[in-house]
Amino acid sequence: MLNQSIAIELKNVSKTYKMPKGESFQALKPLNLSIKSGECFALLGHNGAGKTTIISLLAGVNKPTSGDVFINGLSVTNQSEKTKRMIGVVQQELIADSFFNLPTMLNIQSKLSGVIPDKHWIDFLLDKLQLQEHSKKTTRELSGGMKRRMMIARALVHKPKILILDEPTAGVDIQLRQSMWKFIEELHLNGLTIILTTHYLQEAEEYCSRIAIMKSGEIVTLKENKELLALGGKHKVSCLIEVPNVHQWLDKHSAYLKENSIGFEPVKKVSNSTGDLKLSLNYEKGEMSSFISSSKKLNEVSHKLSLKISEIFTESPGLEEVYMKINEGNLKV
Ligand SMILES: Nc1ncnc2c1ncn2[C@@H]1O[C@H](COP(=O)(O)OP(=O)(O)OP(=O)(O)O)[C@@H](O)[C@H]1O
Repeated sequence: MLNQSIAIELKNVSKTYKMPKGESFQALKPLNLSIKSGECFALLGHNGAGKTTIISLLAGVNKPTSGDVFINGLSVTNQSEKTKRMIGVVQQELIADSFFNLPTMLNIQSKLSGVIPDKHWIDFLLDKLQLQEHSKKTTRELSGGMKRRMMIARALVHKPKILILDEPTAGVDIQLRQSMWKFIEELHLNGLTIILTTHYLQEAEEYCSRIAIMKSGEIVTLKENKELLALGGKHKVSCLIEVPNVHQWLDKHSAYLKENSIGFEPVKKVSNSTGDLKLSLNYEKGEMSSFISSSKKLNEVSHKLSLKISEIFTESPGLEEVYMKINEGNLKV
């Protein structure tokens, strides 16, 4: 990450929409944000948090109410023709209503984006996005998942340095989603800067190095991926045990469990659940010796208390857990 230039910069940017009846709504509170060239950056947040508003400002589709957005140092407000050529945007709405087939549409899009159509690049995009076999169809005749992939091809046709993906995989089946990400990752490794909004949090967890979480028009958390995941707590080895009366049993034994740093939690009985209580012990991720010693200790304690273990498993905090905690205000960041 040394000597990386800034690809995107928002300086004191806010956005207030004027409503039809004259009232106004502040969708984005004043915000400063820098994204480096070559980063894969995620913008997460519930519906209406303001993610698409940020994207529309980057794309020059909307104007900020205050401040300015810079793409590779150029102002989107004053030099939008140039900044538009530097970015490719995959919008959330499926826009694919032309009567042209895919190669023709991509040819036209190239010219609209100010470049000479590159047949090899267009073929490459169609191949990589598994659209070649549908190239005779007009864009109207594509399925929802095909339209999404077509929108990625369209956003990349002028070889931009920055790709903005607003929920790019909504409606795409799991197999194609994986191959789409494989291709996007390939482009990223070749230096493409990526801004992603998604409701599939695993995508952000897997591919993005920094993650921002938005709430009501504000970024409430902005951290490195690893740092954010660490907020979810430690990795645990856990077991389910059967006891005749959980609360009575805990009255008697909870002090001993605490002394041994063992977490405990009654388990809600569901039809195929075989335990009444969950016992857990932390371990350091990636350290086998720590995992073994925690598993051993859990076994020893169970043996000492004559407990019958019905199931043993590991638990890893994921981005989804951290995200939910932050949104519910249960995690101070
Ligand atoms: N053109 C507009 N006029 C008025 N209000 C708008 C307009 N566009 C968006 N909004 C409002 O701004 C807020 C932020 O919307 P935005 O589309 O940025 O959210 P989002 O985080 O992208 O949501 P989602 O996950 O549902 O796509 C919402 O309350 C929305 O209703």
